[in-house]
Amino acid sequence: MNSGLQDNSFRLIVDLGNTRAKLAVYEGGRVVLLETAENPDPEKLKALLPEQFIPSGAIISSVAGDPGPYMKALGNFRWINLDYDTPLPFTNHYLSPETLGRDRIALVAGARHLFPGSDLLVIDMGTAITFDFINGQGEYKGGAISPGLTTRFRALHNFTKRLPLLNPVEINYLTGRTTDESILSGVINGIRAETDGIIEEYLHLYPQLKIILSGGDMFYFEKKLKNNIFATPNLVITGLKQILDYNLEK
Ligand SMILES: Nc1ncnc2c1ncn2[C@@H]1O[C@H](COP(=O)(O)OP(=O)(O)O)[C@@H](O)[C@H]1O
Ligand SMILES: CC(C)(COP(=O)(O)O)[C@@H](O)C(=O)NCCC(=O)O
Repeated sequence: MNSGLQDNSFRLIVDLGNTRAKLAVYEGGRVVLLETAENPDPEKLKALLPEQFIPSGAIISSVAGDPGPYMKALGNFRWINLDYDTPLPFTNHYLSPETLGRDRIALVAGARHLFPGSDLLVIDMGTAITFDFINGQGEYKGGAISPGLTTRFRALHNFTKRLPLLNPVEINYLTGRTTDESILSGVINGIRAETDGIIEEYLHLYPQLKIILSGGDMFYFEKKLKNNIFATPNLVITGLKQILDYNLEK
């Protein structure tokens, strides 16, 4: 990558999630750099960018801390700090738009870019699991928020006296024969059954629905769900790029 000069084709995308930050550089329509870091401070995030890099546009979305210090550390670029009043390539019917997660806004923009004109259910498996529905007319309606995989393991450990803290692993059993297996079955099969169940209910209402799965924990579930899904791990990044382009081209 040309790192020393301003080049109009480079755009910077930053997603601050509750567990991980993701930083991407696009050259035209292509991702040329993608980095992730667990809860980085602004300087650690800046270290992931090439020296003297100046993109022609940049966007940041945070559902964690204040994005201000991150924008300042990364550089004095032409920033969009994604907020509830940022112009979007879809209409937002959420009844509390001010509190809607910025990552959910991006997920919906990304999904609509991939499948324009379709009814869409977006499932993001991160710290929380979010379900987001947008219809084929581009009207975002809302969805659901549920505890994520790691959050469930932590909750069982933190709110009981005897349950150990487990890490996720792939399992292929229903009946746990030990404490560890019982926790793994409850959490992993529980998320699978919950996700299948929610998908079935949406499919009943919207038979042409397309289902898109994303997020750091999608790999545990992408091959286990009953229905056909489109899996893409970094849909927030895709959506932020769409929102950035939409605003720069206006
Ligand atoms: N290198 C990693 N560091 C931390 N979590 C990871 C990593 N790889 C996968 N994960 C999983 O991804 C989840 C976080 O997913 P992500 O979509 O990044 O969430 P968020 O957007 O909430 O930060 C974690 O709960 C963890 O299970
Ligand atoms: C639901 C979330 C915590 C998901 O965050 P994530 O798991 O991606 O880090 C985030 O989108 C959020 O803080 N939402 C605010 C509430 C809402 O969307 O209505």
